[in-house]
Amino acid sequence: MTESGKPLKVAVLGCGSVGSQVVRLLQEQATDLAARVGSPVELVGVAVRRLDAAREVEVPEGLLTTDAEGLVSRGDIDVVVEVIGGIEPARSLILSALEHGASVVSANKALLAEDGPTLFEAAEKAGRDLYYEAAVAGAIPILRPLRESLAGDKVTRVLGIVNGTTNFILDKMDTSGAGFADALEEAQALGYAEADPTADVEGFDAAAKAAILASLAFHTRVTDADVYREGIAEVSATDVASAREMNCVVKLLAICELREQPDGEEAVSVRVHPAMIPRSHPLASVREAYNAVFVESEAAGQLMFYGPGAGGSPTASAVLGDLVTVARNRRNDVRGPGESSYADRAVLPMGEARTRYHVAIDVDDRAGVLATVATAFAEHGVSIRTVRQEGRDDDAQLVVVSHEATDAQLSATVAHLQGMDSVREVSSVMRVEGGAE
Ligand SMILES: NC(=O)C1=CN([C@@H]2O[C@H](COP(=O)(O)OP(=O)(O)OC[C@H]3O[C@@H](n4cnc5c(N)ncnc54)[C@H](OP(=O)(O)O)[C@@H]3O)[C@@H](O)[C@H]2O)C=CC1
Ligand SMILES: N[C@@H](CC=O)C(=O)O
Repeated sequence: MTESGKPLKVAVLGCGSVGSQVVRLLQEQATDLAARVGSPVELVGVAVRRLDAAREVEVPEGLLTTDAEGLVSRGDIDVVVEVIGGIEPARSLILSALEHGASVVSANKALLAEDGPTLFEAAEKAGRDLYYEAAVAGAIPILRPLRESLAGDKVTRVLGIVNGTTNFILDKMDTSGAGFADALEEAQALGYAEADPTADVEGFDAAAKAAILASLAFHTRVTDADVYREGIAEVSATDVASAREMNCVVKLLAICELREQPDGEEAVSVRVHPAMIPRSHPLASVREAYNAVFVESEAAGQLMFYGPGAGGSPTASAVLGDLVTVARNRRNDVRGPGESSYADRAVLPMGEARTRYHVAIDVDDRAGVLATVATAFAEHGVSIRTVRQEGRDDDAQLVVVSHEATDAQLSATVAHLQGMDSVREVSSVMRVEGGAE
């Protein structure tokens, strides 16, 4: 416990985009932080890889070190802020920090999604806090509302735009008609997308965040390996135009659902993929690189959390919020609520996920083809909501929008269609989320 007035010692691991802003805020807000915590917050070390790298903040003389392990194992640190990223050495450093008596604040979604339980168990054993608000949706307070504000409610669904890079690209495709490659190039030129955009574009970043959201929302353990994932690289300008025709917009969504099973047990479904949503849905208005998370719960109804999901300063805001909470807990000799995984729910395979589908089928333009296509849908139990023909002769295309069906039913339908003589190609399949059935 930190006695009133005794400085609270903080070590920061990493001084890149986020770490530099954490260090800056610790210095600039020192007086206010001390008042809020009840004792001065003293930065005692900043671990980095390269001592001579240019920094966006001036780190006080003598605080920079390349010996991160030495810093976290000093034994007198109250809070370690981990903003290095990746799995190792971040995991070992967090475990060491906890073992040596520090509480930990981290922004590391990759680590929390891959191996959160190891960290939670270590925090529990050490009797210390582990907070990670910045790991999902940057500055947006979403983990604390799920963990604390909604702790008396039953969350049934979380729908999130949790990756700014892909939202920027899809927004650009929607507003300018650009193809994926051109929109990605613009995102890179503006600094939204990294030189290697794989983690964002292929949905890995969003899948990690979905795992964290689902774990907290449904009081169970979900790791990134449990999350079905599709990125946006295959989304074409034609898909975006088709969405527009339906008064929809394409978004990369993280979808976490609580589903009652036939045996009465509740299981969870967690997936990340591009989907059409109606322009009237609150998530449709999330533009550029912004993030938003739409939560549905039994008592509260629908809630929307919106804001900047990335960037050094916004992310540092969430880190500092956790830091103040953890610091107050230490002063008062209490722990935060920690992990809540009592429900231990099964994670459903993607084949059992239920949604609606927009399917574009290139067909022969002759009498009877519509009937055979409709029969293929019917044979696999997929009910058709609307169907229309686009183009004529060699350009003929049937665009089917289904009612809700499982992914397995839809996959079987597509395989069936692909084997039909009158079908040249199933040119696009896109899920449809949000709005009424
Ligand atoms: N950037 C963002 O917008 C957001 C980031 N996050 C998360 O925040 C974390 C940090 O991200 P970000 O700041 O962008 O990352 P950066 O790559 O900008 O910074 C990483 C920092 O860690 C240091 N570092 C790397 N390896 C080691 C090591 N072995 N020992 C000590 N220091 C090391 C680097 O040192 P050096 O500078 O010497 O190379 C650098 O200062 C990640 O987990 C990320 O997922 C979460 C939300 C948004
Ligand atoms: N790469 C992420 C930022 C960090 O979470 C994004 O594009 O949203």
